[in-house]
Order: sequence, then C-alpha cells, then structure tokens
Amino acid sequence: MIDVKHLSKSFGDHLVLDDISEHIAPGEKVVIIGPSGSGKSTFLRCLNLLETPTAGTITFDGKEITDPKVNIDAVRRQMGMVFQHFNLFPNMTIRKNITLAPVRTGLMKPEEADAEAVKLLGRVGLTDKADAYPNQLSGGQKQRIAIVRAMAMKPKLMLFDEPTSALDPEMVGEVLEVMKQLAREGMTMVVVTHEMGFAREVGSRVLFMDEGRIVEQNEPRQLFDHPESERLQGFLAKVL
Ligand SMILES: Nc1ncnc2c1ncn2[C@@H]1O[C@H](COP(=O)(O)OP(=O)(O)OP(=O)(O)O)[C@@H](O)[C@H]1O
Repeated sequence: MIDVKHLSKSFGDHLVLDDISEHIAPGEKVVIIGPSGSGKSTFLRCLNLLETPTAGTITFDGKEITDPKVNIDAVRRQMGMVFQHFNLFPNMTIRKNITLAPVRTGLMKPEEADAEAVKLLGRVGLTDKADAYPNQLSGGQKQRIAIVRAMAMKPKLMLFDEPTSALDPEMVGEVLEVMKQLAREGMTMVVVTHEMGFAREVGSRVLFMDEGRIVEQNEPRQLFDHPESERLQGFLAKVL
C-alpha cells in the first residue's frame, strides 16, 4: 500500500530522516517506536506529505504521491490521520466535526454523513455527545471522536501520531481499545507510540527508529524479546 524509497528529510542543515526505504502492505499494523527526536513523527508526517521530503519517493496505492503534479488533498482524503492533540474544530459540534469533510468533499450527502456519524459514534460509545462541543469532552472522548472523524472519510490507511501521549493515564485504555477494534477489522495502520504493550499486542511489525533511520524491525515478540542491536537493547532497557 505504501512504498517508501530513499526518503530523507532535513530541517535546515539538520538531517532528521536519513535514507529510509520501507514497504507497508495492505492490512499491516506497523508500530513505530524509538527515542524522542529520532524522527518517528516526521516519518509519519512525510507519508501523507504534511512534511515535504527533501529527497526520495513515496508511492501510495500505486501512485507516486511525491510527484509534484499529484493532487495532495485527494491523496490525504484516503489517509486518515490522528494527532496527539486531537485537532478537533473547537467551534463545531461533534456531529459537524465528523460530517464536515465527507460532505465538503462530495463523498456523502448531508443526510448520509449524518447517519454515518451516528453509526460511528455508536461504535465508540459516544452517541450522546453528537451535539456537544469538543471543550465539553474529556481528552479520551476527544481522541475517540478524532478517530471517528478520520474514519468517516472511509480511508484506506490510518496514521496515528502518538494518539495517547497527551491523555491522562486513565483515559489511555479507552483510546487504545478503539484502535484495537480498528485493527481487528483489518484496517491498515501506522502508529507512532510510546505504548509498548500496544505495540506488542497489536503490531504486525514494529520498527525501531534512532537518529533518523530504521535501525531494527521485526514482528513484535521477536523484537521485544530478542533485540539484536545495542541501540534497541538500550532503548528497551530504559522504557520497559
Ligand atoms: N518543523 C520542524 N522544524 C525544525 N525541526 C523539526 C521540525 N519538526 C521536527 N523537527 C526536529 O526533527 C527531529 C525529529 O523530530 P520528530 O518529532 O520526528 O521526533 P520523534 O521521534 O517523533 O520524537 P518524539 O517522540 O519526542 O515526538 C527533532 O530534532 C525535532 O526537533
């Protein structure tokens, strides 16, 4: 579904991603772990071109999206993104937050989008919040809405950028549960997270990044129980 070739990204003279090549197949749940500043979020944000790569190509669903002629908005509609800080529209009700994009882009008529919103809210147990505003919700509820909002566009892929890092600990579980449900339904997912339990349980593959490179990758049990590189061993010793 995604093919990354020789991706590099610099901010000024700071090289943040250093010649990354990676392939993500449909249905995979790829979890990215690594120390702070290793380039995890930048890598994720390059996948939907929220950051413009300095070099390299990204192919999504057979189309090279790093080609400047490609309509980036059309590509992004097919990739749902969930951010650490939710990024809901504060001046709109939850219902409007969810229905805005599908209606604006012509994916659904307003009634269809509304019915879809009600269905999605039911799935995350928040039907009664349809007419509330984001500031009336807890962090965990906001993040569940952010996931639902991304889902409403019927994306082919979901990108999660540290979705639980801004949450109070007691709210982490409810968000991870929604993500696990999505994973069970077969969604292709790329998740940057510090939740090692989630990586182990849900990841079909875990990538360990350090200093702008993917230093080691494997299926979770192997990666966590038998880390090969010294850098991964040192990282796991600190976080586990
Ligand atoms: N817009 C930007 N302008 C300049 N430097 C940036 C920008 N975004 C990220 N960086 C730098 O790139 C490096 C990698 O950042 P990134 O957020 O990708 O790391 P990360 O692995 O996701 O870290 P964390 O786990 O702390 O979120 C950091 O040194 C960061 O300061």
